[in-house]
Amino acid sequence: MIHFFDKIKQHKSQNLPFVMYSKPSSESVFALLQSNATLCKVEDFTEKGFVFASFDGSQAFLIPQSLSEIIQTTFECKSISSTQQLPVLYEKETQANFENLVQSGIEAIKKGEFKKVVLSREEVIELPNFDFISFFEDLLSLYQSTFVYCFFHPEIGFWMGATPEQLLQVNQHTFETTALAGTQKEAGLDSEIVWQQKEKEEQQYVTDFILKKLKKVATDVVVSQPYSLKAGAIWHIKTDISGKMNSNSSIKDILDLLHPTPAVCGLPKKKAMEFILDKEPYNRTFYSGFLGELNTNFEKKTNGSDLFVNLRCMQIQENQAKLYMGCGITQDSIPEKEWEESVNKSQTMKRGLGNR
Ligand SMILES: C=C(O[C@@H]1C=C(C(=O)O)C=C[C@H]1O)C(=O)O
Repeated sequence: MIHFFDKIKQHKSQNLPFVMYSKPSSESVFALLQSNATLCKVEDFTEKGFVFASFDGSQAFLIPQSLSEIIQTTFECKSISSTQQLPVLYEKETQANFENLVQSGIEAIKKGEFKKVVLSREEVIELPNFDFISFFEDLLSLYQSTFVYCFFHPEIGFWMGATPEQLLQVNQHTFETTALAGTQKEAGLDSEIVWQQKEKEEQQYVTDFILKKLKKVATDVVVSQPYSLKAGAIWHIKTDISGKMNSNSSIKDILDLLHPTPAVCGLPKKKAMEFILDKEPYNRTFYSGFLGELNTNFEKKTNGSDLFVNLRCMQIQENQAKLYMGCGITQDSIPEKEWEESVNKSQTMKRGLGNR
C-alpha cells in the first residue's frame, strides 16, 4: 500500500482537490481525495463531505464524500520545542497601520456604533523550499489540542492551519458549540493564569450572543463555567455550550444564526461585519470562515458534523504564505497591546515554519 502522505503528495502534484485533517486530541489523520477537479458548492448543508466556507457567509464549498477516496493514518508525536521563536522584525508602518485600524474600531465603539469588533491583518512571509507534508506533521505534534488541517482546491487555494475554536458539532439532534475569546501569551505556571475584566467581558459577549441565538432553534441548553484553554503558547477563555436542536431546525439554521460569531466578527454582528468589510485593508476570504466534516464522521462512521473556525491559519501561494490574525476590540482595548496579541497569534504558524 502506498503510504498516506505519498498519496497526498501525488494528489497535489496532479492539482486535484483534497483535505487532510486531525481533530483535537486525536491520533488519527483522515483525508478526502477528490477524484476530479469539480468545484462543488454547498447548497443547503444536507450534503456529505468536508465543507470550507468563507467569513462573510457568501461562499461554502465541499469536497464531497461521494467523489472522494477516504484514507486514514495514525501519527506519533515528535518532540519539537514549542517555545522556539522566530525573530520578529516589523516595519514601523505595518504596526502603525494595524494600531490605527484598532483605534478606529475603539472610536466607533465609543460613538455607540457597536459593542465589539474583531479586527485582523495579514502578513506575508517567504517560504523557500516549503515541504507542506513535513510542516503538517510538525503542526500535528505542536498543537495536539487543536484542529490541524491542510486544504487544497485548484479553484479555491491552498490553506493550512491549527485552530483552537470549535464552531459546531452535531450528532443527530444534539449539538455542542463553544464561546472562545480573550487571549494571553503563555508565561509562568499554567495554574497561575489570571484574566482581566476586559478579557472576561469580551468572552462573556460571545457566550451571551450564542445563547440568545440558540433560543430560536434549540432547547435543553447547558452552559459550562468559563475556563482557561491552552492552544500552543496562547491561552483563551472558553465556555462549552450544548443542547438539543428543535425537530424543525437544521444545521443550516444554526450556522446562519451563529456564523460569524462575535469571537471573529463582533457585536451586533451586522454592524461589526460592515465595519470589517469597509475598514480592513484586505479581503479575509476563508480566514475566520469555517471548515470541517459535514454530515459525516469518518472515525465514528455516523452522520455527525464537526465544524471549526478557520483561525491560526495561512494561505500558501507559490513560495509565500499569507498568515492571518485578528483581535477582539472593545472600548477598553489598547492598540499597542492588540498589535502584540496579533504578533503572538502569528507565532502559531511561524513556530512550525521556524523548524524548517
Ligand atoms: C480572531 C482570532 O481569534 C479569536 C479572537 C480572540 C480574542 O480576541 O482574544 C480569541 C480567540 C478567537 O476567537 C484569530 O486568532 O485570528
